[in-house]
Amino acid sequence: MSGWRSKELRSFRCALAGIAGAVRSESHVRFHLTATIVVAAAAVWLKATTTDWLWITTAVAAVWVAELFNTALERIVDLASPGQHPLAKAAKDTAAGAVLVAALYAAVVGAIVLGPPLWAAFFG
Ligand SMILES: Nc1ncnc2c1ncn2[C@@H]1O[C@H](COP(=O)(O)OP(=O)(O)OP(=O)(O)O)[C@@H](O)[C@H]1O
Repeated sequence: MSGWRSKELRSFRCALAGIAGAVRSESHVRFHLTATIVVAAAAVWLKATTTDWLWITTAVAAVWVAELFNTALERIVDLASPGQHPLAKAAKDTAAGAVLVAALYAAVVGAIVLGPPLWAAFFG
């Protein structure tokens, strides 16, 4: 394998290891993994359209990106500031706020895209 390819492969493996590590160590990330599987299963069951899938995958990706950055930031803060510090608190709370914004966006997208067909499937 050429040097370029093996370097790319190593970077890809490191990225996957980062995601796997976050899933193993963070209960919030495991909750997002479960939610992702449930939402994907519901979208398949409800025969979501291409546009529906675009909204759903955008919302799911937003939550994952925010949560993974939040996890990375928590680790950097713990490394840089093992003791209590107001700036460490502000950094962690702000990153947690980013996850909250992404999660609220995902909830709104889920309610708009999957809400009506779910309602019809159960009560229609
Ligand atoms: N070094 C610190 N200095 C001051 N406050 C901190 C510090 N570390 C954490 N905190 C406060 O405690 C809260 C919880 O921190 P913690 O590191 O347990 O993160 P978390 O959001 O509970 O994530 P997780 O449980 O996934 O590690 C932070 O949001 C912050 O308000």
